[in-house]
Amino acid sequence: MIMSVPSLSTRELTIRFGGHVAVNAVSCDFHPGELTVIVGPNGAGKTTYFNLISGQLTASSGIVTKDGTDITRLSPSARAGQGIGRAFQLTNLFPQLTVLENIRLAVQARAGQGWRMFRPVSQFRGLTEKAEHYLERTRLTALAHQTAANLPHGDQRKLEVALLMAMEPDIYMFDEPTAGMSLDHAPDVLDLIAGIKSDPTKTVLLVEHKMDVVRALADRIIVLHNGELLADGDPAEVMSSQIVRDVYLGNATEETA
Ligand SMILES: Nc1ncnc2c1ncn2[C@@H]1O[C@H](COP(=O)(O)OP(=O)(O)OP(=O)(O)O)[C@@H](O)[C@H]1O
Repeated sequence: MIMSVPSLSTRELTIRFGGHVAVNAVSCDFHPGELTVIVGPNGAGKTTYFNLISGQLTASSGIVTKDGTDITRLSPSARAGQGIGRAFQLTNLFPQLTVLENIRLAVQARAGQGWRMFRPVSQFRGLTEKAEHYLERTRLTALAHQTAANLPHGDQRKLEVALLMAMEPDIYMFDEPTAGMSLDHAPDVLDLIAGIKSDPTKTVLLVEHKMDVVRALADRIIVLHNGELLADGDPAEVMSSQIVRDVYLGNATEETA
């Protein structure tokens, strides 16, 4: 099989907080058309690894590349401009604006027009049409004119996915996308992510604890433990491997002691 060029790579990616190495020399390639789930026990370094990729944290050493270009030292917004899109719980929303207005602003930002509210009517129409497209794709049309702050939590999470889609990133990053969500809302968000993953040009990274979500979506699983890459591969093989079982049962350190 010919592997495509990685859309995203980390090489020996490391960050230290004082004496603590939270992510330790993690090298990994991610490819378009592939959804990788990052799992590991609490404190394993999953969120820190995400922060190093999206730019909220800067590596102590090692590099991050996007389509072969070194982005290790870029700011989060510069990385977003390079096509790295990360869903943040609520922080991307303008709570006092409607669902449609929120999506239109994301479309506008993507169109390179900045976060400006007032545009000539002709441009405005095109942007609105695009925004309506993402409303439909995320099945939020009925809520278009509701204020974001008044939406139930599950619909706010769908809106975050809509905002991310409107930015048209190449790399989608989700950190526990169904956390805190009721059982009737979770499938909607998982369907949206499955829809994104079916696009062969998109690379999806997901941090997830829930095994049913992992099983439903993962093409590949990587396991972090104590900041290190412990396993990487086919979901069924990785999850049935002894080393991963040991980590999840919490005996890995006892066994090596
Ligand atoms: N800004 C920081 N300063 C100091 N230590 C930090 C910082 N951020 C993370 N850490 C430490 O790095 C380690 C990895 O944390 P991280 O949040 O990445 O783990 P995680 O795998 O996402 O865990 P969880 O599943 O609980 O969210 C932890 O020991 C954490 O305390």
